[in-house]
Amino acid sequence: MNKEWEKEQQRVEFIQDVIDQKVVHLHENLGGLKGGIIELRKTFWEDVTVNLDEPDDVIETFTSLKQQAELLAERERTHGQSYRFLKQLDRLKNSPFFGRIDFHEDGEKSAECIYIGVASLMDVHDEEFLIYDWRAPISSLYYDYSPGPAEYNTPSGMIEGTMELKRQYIIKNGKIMGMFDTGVTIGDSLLQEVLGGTANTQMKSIVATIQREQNHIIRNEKSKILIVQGVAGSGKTSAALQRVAYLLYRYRNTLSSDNIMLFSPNPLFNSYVATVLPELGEENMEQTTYQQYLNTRLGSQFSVDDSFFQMEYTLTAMDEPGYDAKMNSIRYKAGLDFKKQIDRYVEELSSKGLIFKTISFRGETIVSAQDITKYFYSLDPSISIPNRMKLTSDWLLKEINKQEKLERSKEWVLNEAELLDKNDYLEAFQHMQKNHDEETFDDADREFQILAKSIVNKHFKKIRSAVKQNRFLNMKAVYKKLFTIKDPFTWPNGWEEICDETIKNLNANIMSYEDTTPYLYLQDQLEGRKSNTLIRHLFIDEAQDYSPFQFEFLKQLFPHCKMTILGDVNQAIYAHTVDAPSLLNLEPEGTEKIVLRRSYRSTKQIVDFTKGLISGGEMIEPFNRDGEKPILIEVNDTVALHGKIEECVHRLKEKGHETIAIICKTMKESQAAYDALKTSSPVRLMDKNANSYEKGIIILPAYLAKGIEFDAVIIYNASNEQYGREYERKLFYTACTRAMHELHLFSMGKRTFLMEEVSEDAYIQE
Ligand SMILES: Nc1ncnc2c1ncn2[C@@H]1O[C@H](COP(=O)(O)OP(=O)(O)OP(=O)(O)O)[C@@H](O)[C@H]1O
Repeated sequence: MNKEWEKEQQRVEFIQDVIDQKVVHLHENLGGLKGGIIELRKTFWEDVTVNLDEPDDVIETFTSLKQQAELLAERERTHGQSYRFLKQLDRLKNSPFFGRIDFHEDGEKSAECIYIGVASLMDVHDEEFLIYDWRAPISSLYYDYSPGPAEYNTPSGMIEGTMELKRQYIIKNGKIMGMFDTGVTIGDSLLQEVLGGTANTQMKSIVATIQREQNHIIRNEKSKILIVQGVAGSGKTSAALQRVAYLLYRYRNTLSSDNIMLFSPNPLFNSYVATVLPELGEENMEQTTYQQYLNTRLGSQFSVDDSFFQMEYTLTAMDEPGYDAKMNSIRYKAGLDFKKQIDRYVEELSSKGLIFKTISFRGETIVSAQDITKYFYSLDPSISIPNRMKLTSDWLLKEINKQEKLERSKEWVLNEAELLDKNDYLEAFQHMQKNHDEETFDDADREFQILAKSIVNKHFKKIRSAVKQNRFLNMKAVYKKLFTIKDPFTWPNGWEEICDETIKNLNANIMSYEDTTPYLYLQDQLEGRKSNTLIRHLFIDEAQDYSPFQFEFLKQLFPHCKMTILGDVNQAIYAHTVDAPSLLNLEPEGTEKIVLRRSYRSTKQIVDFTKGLISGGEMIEPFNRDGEKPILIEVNDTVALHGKIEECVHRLKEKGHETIAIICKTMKESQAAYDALKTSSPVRLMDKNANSYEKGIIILPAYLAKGIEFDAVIIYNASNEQYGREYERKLFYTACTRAMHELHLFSMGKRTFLMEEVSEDAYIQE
């Protein structure tokens, strides 16, 4: 061990010692605080003077109560902080820092030695920083510069100087296992080490090796919309998550995890990334998928075909009648032309055409649909539709109240009253006592009145609540009418067929995925929807899969948000993305765009292969990590196919690969592969409901593998029969780019034409 190494090891031990001292001190404090809180809760009322006789006494009582409550809250806050600090120390203990920079600030006598870790640590006197949090302003030097002139931004301005040393460490259980002085990029050696490991079933944080261009994404504070176009495996998701951690640190007094939301591609991905932020000492933000959001909004009124259903259909139903019409429908409904069509329709509805539902009770009309229509259109047309809806709803509630009163004396109420059980009586009795203490329950008339009121009220509650939710508007009929327009704003291919298909589905209460966004958009235009003001940072991962319409819809829902949009145009796999403008190419005002070209996930050999699958692939730079070339095996029948795959899985396991994915094109193919392989190998099948994945061999369709990675990937059937359409290029590319260390392609029959541009040197054909 050389001297420098020894010195650094001593520093680790010194820091561990400081941590130990702090932990002991904190435990003492925490014990005292906890005891204090329990005591204070017990004696809370003893220390409060309660006297409500005179107005002055009431004020005094209130003040005394307030003081006592504040004292308790303060103690609880301090307790919470100490507890968090304790957890932070715990995280630092085994690996206190991962980086060091010696920075000589201009005008200073000597360089300062800055150690960087996952959290800050002060010395025992709380005077000097022993470790700087990776998110502190000075830590940006570590990510942005190599030794030489360097500068960093602080709230009070730019600090300039020279970086004299940049060092990286791998520390495990308090022992330095590796130490590298680095040059231009952050630790090729450290990155090699990190990326060479096995794939994880949970994503890891990358704070020790964040690359310069990723750092720009993480620390971007100015842009209203930040767009990241990054090639497969370039660290988009990683950067997004570290960015969340950075924002929570940078704005810790004003921003919390409740103000941040991430839209991710599927539930499996949600669980894959769920541990990154807690590992960094931050709480997770709200995570959802666009589909989950739509489902919550639509409730159970329709049977909703989700995006995965649509994907299966697009990839498997080519020979079914109506396929082309469906494709036209998917594409048209994803575009801004359709949004314009809806806007035009809404304008028209402002003066005529809204369809309402009759409100009735026990078969009798309370307010007819015609009367609602008449009332609505009698309102001043300069009032917006949502505001007129509100006025109509207020009017309806009054009408309903009138009817409610009339109902109380009807026969059905008497019948129902007779059937009431003891508890209902008791409830009514209590209610009467509370409100009319001079009366008694012997008063039979009064008793009936109260019971009748309560019975009718229970029934009318549902009606009132439905009216408050605007359910008197016949949304389904209004949306359906959109497809009876004979002269649409633009004439998409096959408009008549689109109309027929949509109306047929809606009549059967089926909501196709392509209809969900337009439907909810139209509903929001008519009913008005309060925009979400809680969320201040919205992250959209895998943004290439969102249609322009969906993006506009999201913008409208989160108008005050800053957005970070991350994706890869080459991984756009949904039917609506074909030939459609991508979000990632939009440049609305206030947008900044960052392009990531370097791929970290896969070995150089795998990247050299996958870049040949897409146009423009030559701009992808592989990270220099070596492995074996991808292997292609062509077979003639399923028996040979399964035999070869079994052999391959066996070999991969022997080599120590822990996560092996057999990726199929569709769920249908995945099911067939599973049925064929399950007896000979311990395989697991993952479907769209899977929300976590474990080590082992899994079979899944490519669209569910989005965003995640595996030690080894086996492409189940890369034949031209399976991947024979240009449209499937991006799906195939996405599947292949999930591999970290090994990629094996099997093909039943001739390999896919999508490999035509791949150099023969880039893979081995067996
Ligand atoms: N700076 C880095 N240091 C260490 N590992 C990194 C770094 N950047 C990316 N990686 C690793 O590269 C892999 C790919 O990262 P990530 O999943 O974030 O990429 P992505 O661009 O979202 O990929 P894709 O679009 O293909 O889903 C992950 O294993 C991640 O940990």
